[in-house]
Amino acid sequence: MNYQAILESIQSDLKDYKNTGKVATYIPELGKVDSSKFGLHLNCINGNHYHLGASQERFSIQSISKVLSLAFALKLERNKLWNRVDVEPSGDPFNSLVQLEYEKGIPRNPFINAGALVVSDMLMSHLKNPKEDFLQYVRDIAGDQSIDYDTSVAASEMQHKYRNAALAHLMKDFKNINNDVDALLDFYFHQCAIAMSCQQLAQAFSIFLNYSKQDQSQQALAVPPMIAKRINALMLTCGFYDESGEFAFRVGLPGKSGVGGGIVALHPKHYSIAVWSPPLNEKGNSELGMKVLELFTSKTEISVF
Ligand SMILES: NC(=O)CC[C@H](N)C(=O)O
Repeated sequence: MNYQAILESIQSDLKDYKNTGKVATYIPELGKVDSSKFGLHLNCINGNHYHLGASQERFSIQSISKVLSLAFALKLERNKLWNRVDVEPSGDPFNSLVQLEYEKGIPRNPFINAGALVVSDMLMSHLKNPKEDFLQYVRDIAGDQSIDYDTSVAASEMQHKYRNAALAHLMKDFKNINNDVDALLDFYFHQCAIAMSCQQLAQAFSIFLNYSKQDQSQQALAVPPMIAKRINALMLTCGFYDESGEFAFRVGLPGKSGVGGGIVALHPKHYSIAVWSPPLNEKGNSELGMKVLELFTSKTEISVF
């Protein structure tokens, strides 16, 4: 497959694309990003890499971090994790409070904010230095020790923490949060504020490719097949909040978005792909990012379906 030619044809198809999305401003620091930025990196299991645009420029990964915190927490908590977080699509926005009250503080899935807060709470209970240890995990799976938190984004989110604080306090009342709420929010906002490029994200997500021929250093970090199956299933059904059905319908790959405008998707045993374009649609997913991935699976005629 001539991936580079396909990527270039997508770029030329979208040259005059009228983006109706808007850059997230509810975290003021994110609003400073240049809305015209675009990057893409495709990482194939045969070792080939392809890229477009600003594929090496770092941006705020935001909710994409929820997949990495889940993978890390599953290593420590194993199946007990599922007693405190469910595995159903929510059909609601990522920061919604409504289901939590009548479902007694058990979040629908680990990829909405409530679920990620519970996963973060578990990590805090296991780790001596949660922020340092989580960052180290991300650096290791991305194979890049220069990855870091953007502390101005984390501080900006802490200043506007009210909705996430409400989620955490409500779950604390239901006894599904064990640690101090402010310390938990600080940890969660830092995870969201990790800055990574498309290249680093595509590499990090190769741990979910469920691929047995990795070299030894990768094998130690790769997620075991049964866990990769579950995490990929959750990405497919819950990775795009109340637009997960639409993403599966148009793109047909497991994936995860973030309000920084990034999307990572993967085809188990084949490739991982990361794309970045900051303007978001009304569901909080990168408008152009979804379009690019839709064209990619349409032109290659390969998806998990
Ligand atoms: N969808 C997202 O990327 C949301 C993450 C963001 N940090 C929040 O909690 O609101």
